[in-house]
Amino acid sequence: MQTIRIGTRGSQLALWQAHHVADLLRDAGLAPEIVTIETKGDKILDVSLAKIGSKGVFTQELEDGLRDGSIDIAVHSAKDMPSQLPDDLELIAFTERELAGDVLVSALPDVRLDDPSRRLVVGTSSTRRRAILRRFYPHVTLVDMRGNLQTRMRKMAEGQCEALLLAYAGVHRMGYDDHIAEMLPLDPFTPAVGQGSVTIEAATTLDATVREQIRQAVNHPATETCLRAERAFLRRLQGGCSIPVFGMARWDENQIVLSGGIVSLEGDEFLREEAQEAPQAAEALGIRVAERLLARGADRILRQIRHSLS
Ligand SMILES: NCc1[nH]cc(CCC(=O)O)c1CC(=O)O
Repeated sequence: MQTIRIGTRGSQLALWQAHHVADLLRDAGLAPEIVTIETKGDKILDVSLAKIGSKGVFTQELEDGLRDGSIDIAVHSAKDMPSQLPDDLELIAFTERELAGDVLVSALPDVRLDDPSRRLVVGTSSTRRRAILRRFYPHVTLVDMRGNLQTRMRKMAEGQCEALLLAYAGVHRMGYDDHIAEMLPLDPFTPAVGQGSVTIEAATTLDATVREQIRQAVNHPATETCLRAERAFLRRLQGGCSIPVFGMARWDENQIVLSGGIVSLEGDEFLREEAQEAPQAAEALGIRVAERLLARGADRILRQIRHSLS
């Protein structure tokens, strides 16, 4: 049997993802082995991600492992992957996407975002979620909340916030469904590119037969098409995961519809564009939506954001 060494971070969500991929590989007759690797992002917990410079903080050590051959593949949340990978690495598969949206999580009863009578204290460290809240829910009080899901849940229980704004996928995978107060609509809460899917990264030198076996076992083609559109969109905008760019593609009959946009950090500017294409043109669709945003001033907003974060 073909042994596949799966590199992963050690957080519980990362391990869930690695075990999910291992199950898919095992079902296809392969022999997965999980190798846990600690990254800089796991070690530095006291600095906000926007300040560390999010590029590669959760991926560098895994990519080193792919290059030196100590692992065959690395498993990541698709949304944590930069839109542009180094030339010697590639994403070879995307798992079937979970519900892609965000949720409001709370231990308190009857918590809702759109209740202006209450200055709800919401914890989140995502610039996208903060900016969307500032624009559409100005009565909400924001507190910065870093750390893995379990840490954030503990901080909430300790009273640092009343609710958390999180990806449904992570909340569900970690078994916190009973804490979901509200499933948030995709408009305005369009997720980050890739949210809800798990991806496999490999070196381009990985044996072609093994690569194909892994792809057959793990890849969900309908999800892959959407993610290729979203990632082309993000690449054209040169947005990293600390930039409040959002984008989500979905199937409508035989077409791919991509809705994407950008919001300034303070929420005073908000742009959204939507377009559709045949699936073969998924990447062109991503580029087209990005270029429409750029034509409406997204480049200026991006420059301001990069300036404020640097
Ligand atoms: N940036 C953190 C991160 N990366 C992936 C997920 C879980 C959801 C997913 O796999 O898309 C989360 C947590 C969150 O955003 O709430």
